[in-house]
Amino acid sequence: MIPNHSLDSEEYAADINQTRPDKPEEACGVFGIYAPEEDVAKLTYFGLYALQHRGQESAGIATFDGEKVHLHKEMGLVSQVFSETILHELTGTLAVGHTRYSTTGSSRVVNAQPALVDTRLGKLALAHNGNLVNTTVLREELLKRDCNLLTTTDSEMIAHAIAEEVNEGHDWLEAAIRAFHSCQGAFSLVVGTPDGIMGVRDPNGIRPLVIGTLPTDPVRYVLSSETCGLDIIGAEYLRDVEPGELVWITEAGLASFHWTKQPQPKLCIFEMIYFARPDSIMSGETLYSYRMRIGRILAAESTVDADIVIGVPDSGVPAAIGFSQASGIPYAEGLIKNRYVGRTFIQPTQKMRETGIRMKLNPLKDVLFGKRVIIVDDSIVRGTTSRKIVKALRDAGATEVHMRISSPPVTHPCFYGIDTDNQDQLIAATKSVAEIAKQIEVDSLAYLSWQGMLKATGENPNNFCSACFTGDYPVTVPEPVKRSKLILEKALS
Ligand SMILES: O=P(O)(O)OC[C@H]1O[C@H](OP(=O)(O)OP(=O)(O)O)[C@H](O)[C@@H]1O
Ligand SMILES: NC(=O)CC[C@H](N)C(=O)O
Ligand code: SF4
Ligand SMILES: [Mg+2]
Repeated sequence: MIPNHSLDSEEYAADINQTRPDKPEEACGVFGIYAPEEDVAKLTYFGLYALQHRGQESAGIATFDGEKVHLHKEMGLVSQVFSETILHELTGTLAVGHTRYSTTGSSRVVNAQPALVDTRLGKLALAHNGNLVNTTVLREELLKRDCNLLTTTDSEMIAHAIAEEVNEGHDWLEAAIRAFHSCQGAFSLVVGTPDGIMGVRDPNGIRPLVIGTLPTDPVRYVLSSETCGLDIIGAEYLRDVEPGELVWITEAGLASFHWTKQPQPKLCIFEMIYFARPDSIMSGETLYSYRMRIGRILAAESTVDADIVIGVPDSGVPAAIGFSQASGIPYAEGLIKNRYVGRTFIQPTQKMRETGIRMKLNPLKDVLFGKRVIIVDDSIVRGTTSRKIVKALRDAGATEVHMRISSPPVTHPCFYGIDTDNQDQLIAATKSVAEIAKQIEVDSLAYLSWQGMLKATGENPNNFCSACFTGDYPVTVPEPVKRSKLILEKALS
């Protein structure tokens, strides 16, 4: 049940510290559409379906019909949360949708999004992908202004920060821009209001957000975390929302505002390597192409004599194909994936993750028996997946197992919307490559170089955040927040 008063500091601390999963997690998915002539709820439902990989804890859609806001949000997958009947009741001219993977605030329905807040100009519905690093200060400021914070998410704080400014007399745009100046960290937002929809990225554009157009007359606009959310509804990719940009989509069309003087692109490189779907476009190409290219670079850096190259489905496959092309070693399918098991990352306990892997990947004995195998995956985070897979390959008769990883060792946690583990859970934070190789029982192990990963983007390497590989955080993380996850550095200091 949603409480009707702000939590006191003890209740807040209890919720915020509860059940933080000890695993790397996705970023959320956000979606928005302004199209009075269309069934906006249904289009949003399909958009969220395509963005399901970004968050599997809860899903929600809010629609605005001029007078009222209709909201439905629940725990579960998009397909579980919505039915035809529910979608039918979500009427309106515009819609905002969200799939959640919690990073601030527990995984409970009160914290599901969109967050809905009242203002003097009507309600606003906010969907957030990312994570703020200054929530302690922001929360104190909002409580001082007598704000009724009903949940424990950073996202609700952004919604209230906008509402406070609206209530002080500003219009939607002024209010939002004033509020964004008080937010630090990662925020790609879709904000629904009775007048139109906003699409916003933080000054570093850490999380993605794209604009699409529907083939309608007049042209109608769509916002989505990734281009795969546009493809599914037949919208065409127009461009990215730029770092530090706010787009305002109304009956009049799309207007753009650059709300910060210091935009500095820092797109999360992990989106490119793993999180986003391979059919989504980032940095001007599908991620499938980028991932094939890093596979080729990986082969140039660290190939080894072998009979076949296999990828760990699904996310390791494009890099494995690239590796095979560059090394000339034939590509084969050595692991078959059960498509009905979700991302192993997101299982809350180590035991479940381990069972999850067995349920999810089964080795093909006929392909592997008697073979020297190179196995390519996109990342090793805790090492859970790799250790199990290597064992399964050996059980299936592989004579040698060489692992190649299409990203550098993950040594630092993320504070910007992807819950990689606390530092002490990251295998590469405490172990050398040789030690990891021993632990996961491979004949050899090599990672892609940091330079190779960035060079493959074809862009200025400074335009990416790669802090989980370097510890070089582009947005300053306040000390207490840093200490909460950088456990090893704390122990050392
Ligand atoms: O080292 P670990 O902590 O075990 O985690 C790393 C693995 O987790 C991810 O895959 P996952 O199975 O979650 O999802 P995917 O099917 O999208 O690759 C990632 O692609 C690695 O394979
Ligand atoms: N993964 C995300 O983008 C999470 C958004 C927001 N910080 C939440 O916890 O709900
Ligand atoms: S720290 Fe890593 S996961 Fe987090 S935003 Fe930066 S590159 Fe992405
Ligand atoms: Mg994987």
